[in-house]
Amino acid sequence: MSNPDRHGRRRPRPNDRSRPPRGRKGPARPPVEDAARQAALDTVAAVRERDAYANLVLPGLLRERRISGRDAALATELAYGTCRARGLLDAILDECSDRPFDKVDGPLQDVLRLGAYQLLRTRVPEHAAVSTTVDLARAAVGSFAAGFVNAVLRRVLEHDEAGWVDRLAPDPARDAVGNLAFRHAHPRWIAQAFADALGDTGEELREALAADDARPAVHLVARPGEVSADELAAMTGGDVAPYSPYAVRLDPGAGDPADLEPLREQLAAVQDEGSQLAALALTRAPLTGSDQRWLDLCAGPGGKATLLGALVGLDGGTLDAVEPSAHRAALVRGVTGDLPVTVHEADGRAPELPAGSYDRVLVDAPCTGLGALRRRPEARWRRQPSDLAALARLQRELLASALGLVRPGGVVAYVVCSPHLRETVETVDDVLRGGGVEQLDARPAFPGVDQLGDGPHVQLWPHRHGTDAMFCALLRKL
Ligand SMILES: C[S@@+](CC[C@H](N)C(=O)[O-])C[C@H]1O[C@@H](n2cnc3c(N)ncnc32)[C@H](O)[C@@H]1O
Repeated sequence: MSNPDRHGRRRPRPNDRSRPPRGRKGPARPPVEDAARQAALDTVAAVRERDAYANLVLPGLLRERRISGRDAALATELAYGTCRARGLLDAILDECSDRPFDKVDGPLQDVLRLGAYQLLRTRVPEHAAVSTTVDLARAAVGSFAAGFVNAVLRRVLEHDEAGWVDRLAPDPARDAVGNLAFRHAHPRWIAQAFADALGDTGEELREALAADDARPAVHLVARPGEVSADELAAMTGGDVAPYSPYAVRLDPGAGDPADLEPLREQLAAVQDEGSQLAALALTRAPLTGSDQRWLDLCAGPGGKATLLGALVGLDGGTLDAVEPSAHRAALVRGVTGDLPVTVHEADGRAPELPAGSYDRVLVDAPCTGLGALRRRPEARWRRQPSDLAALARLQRELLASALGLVRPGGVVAYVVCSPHLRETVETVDDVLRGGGVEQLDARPAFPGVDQLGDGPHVQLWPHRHGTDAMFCALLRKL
């Protein structure tokens, strides 16, 4: 057996049984101590086999197997990186395999992706990446796979990532978007959606895709009335974030935020700064008359409901929170228990709440999540353009319902975590065509945030703002 050090180098032990004994030919025993790579492989396999979410599977495996420190960091880098880069890795592996890569057995695909990722996108030494991957193949699939894996990875080594991209990416002169999509490991349709929203197929699109491919900082939200952002930063070792008065940013490599004391005590929670800004925009829209009854029409799991509930509570108001999924409604109850929040397990399109009675309504609608791909490693390869039609219909119905529930003069914030025009500008324009509503300039509701474009909506971006790509439009009922 052997232990990889933090660079993946194998340190021989006196009784190294991952290799055949001297003078004996035949398969070596699989190593059992490469805990980091095994956890990464198990995560990648769970994503492929049962549509699991990598960022839910891996932390559980690390806890269960007591993997911490550098091993945990290596497992995280390999698991999330392999999931993110899957399409790029598959195209390269297809070139390097003597059979089409999509015809290779799933478990072997997982091992090869993990090996190719290490060779192309990490500093793990080549020999360590190859030998540990061959060992994993033996253990996961059987000794017969070792030769195949070794041969494929040797071919991967013929070029570095840039070399493979130059060979395999679409010609930029003919397909600039396709070229950048390939280069930054995004499906083409997603790169096209970014290009359409940015109005750019050149440098800014490149920046947007590169930022989307990088590991994001974790953002925390300090619960208003409980702790300030300065205090939270001091308690967690993070930095006060630039835009939201409640946000703190942690280093991407900081450990599991769930272990932090202020989170355990519900003084703070994990929430992207862009999500905070979108919720705050609703509270900052100018309003005349009463301002005591707020509604969150798509509340689960409760991140924005907590922020809104805490804020409305400071002024003696209340928040109703609607969520149709029983599990998610329970999560909202769990995080808003001590706030003036009433949770309704109901469909936001017909929640049986009094029409025309709310001062401010948030519609944080279900969406493709294309704005938070960097936080969900596998999501870009799982989402399909065919997902859009049903989501776009639901978004329009929820926004129409919100406009029925808000009082005349009241404000609705329509928010999605996506820059796709079909679920952003086109949804809002459709609803505006129905009449009885005016769109407000949302930009003043994002004070201090630069590069907000021509309005009236706001589209945040990772490469501009360091936030998820949240969209926010503010509508006033006439
Ligand atoms: C983007 S998430 C909301 C996130 C939440 N606002 C937060 O900050 O934690 C969308 C939510 O809408 C819920 N949803 C789906 N269909 C819905 C419907 N018909 N009415 C209301 N909510 C719905 C989903 O279950 C999901 O919890």
